Amino acid sequence: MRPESSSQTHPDSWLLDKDGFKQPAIQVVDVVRKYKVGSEEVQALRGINLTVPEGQFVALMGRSGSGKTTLLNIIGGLDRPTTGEVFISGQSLSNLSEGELTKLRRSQFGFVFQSFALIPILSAAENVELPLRIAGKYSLRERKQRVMEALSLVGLAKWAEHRPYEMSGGQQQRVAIARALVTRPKILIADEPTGELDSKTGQMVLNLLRKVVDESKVTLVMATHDPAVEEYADVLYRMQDGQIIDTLIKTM
Ligand SMILES: Nc1ncnc2c1ncn2[C@@H]1O[C@H](COP(=O)(O)OP(=O)(O)OP(=O)(O)O)[C@@H](O)[C@H]1O
Repeated sequence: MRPESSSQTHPDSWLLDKDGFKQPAIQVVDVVRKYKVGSEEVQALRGINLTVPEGQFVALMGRSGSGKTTLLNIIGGLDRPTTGEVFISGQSLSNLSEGELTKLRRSQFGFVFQSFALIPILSAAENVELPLRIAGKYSLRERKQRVMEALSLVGLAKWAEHRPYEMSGGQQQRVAIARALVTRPKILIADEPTGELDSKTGQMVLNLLRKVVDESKVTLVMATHDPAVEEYADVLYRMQDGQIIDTLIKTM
């Protein structure tokens, strides 16, 4: 299945909004990813198809090794499929050069990882500011404004000058979420964002991500082992051995 033009009818009626068909934020078509390990071949993804409308919270669940991270990396343009295609807002990633892919990644994606990946010698505000500095197109005033906006969104405006080691795990992950959102991406990719948090703090982070999706209309794709996500996600895909074996759609 390919993304259709807006004049065509989409077969999946749950993808329609009140104005009719909308280009999905993400479309994954027949994606296969094989890795060569010595003389052996590992098939990490065996023909994945999924469509994610804008502004949805999608969770990929499944055992370790089921292919969640591989799929996230391919959706986020960090890796390329062996065969198959990924479309972001209707644009195929396979036609893009490495440079174009990097540009698209920086402008349209935000990434959140299990390990927070904050720079310890930088304050919360400086960590959040980093993607704006890398983009190189924002004035100092705009950077400061966006950083405070992102930190306020995650409830940490008062912690702007603190270093990561002065913060709890949950607070550090919230800083990482602010950093991922500061460029106002269309798509947020989160790989096990609650994996290093206790269950109560994990739920706070899930709650925050739900709020972010509802308020900023970002599309969120998250890989997780955390069963608590069922309460927060719109769509759950269960993965096993590189395939989607079950889809649960919770909202229309
Ligand atoms: N770079 C790589 N080289 C070789 N094999 C890989 C590579 N990356 C992933 N794999 C293999 O692909 C399969 C899927 O791995 P992947 O990391 O996507 O699973 P996962 O569901 O995210 O697991 P986890 O929950 O442990 O992160 C596994 O068998 C893994 O060993």
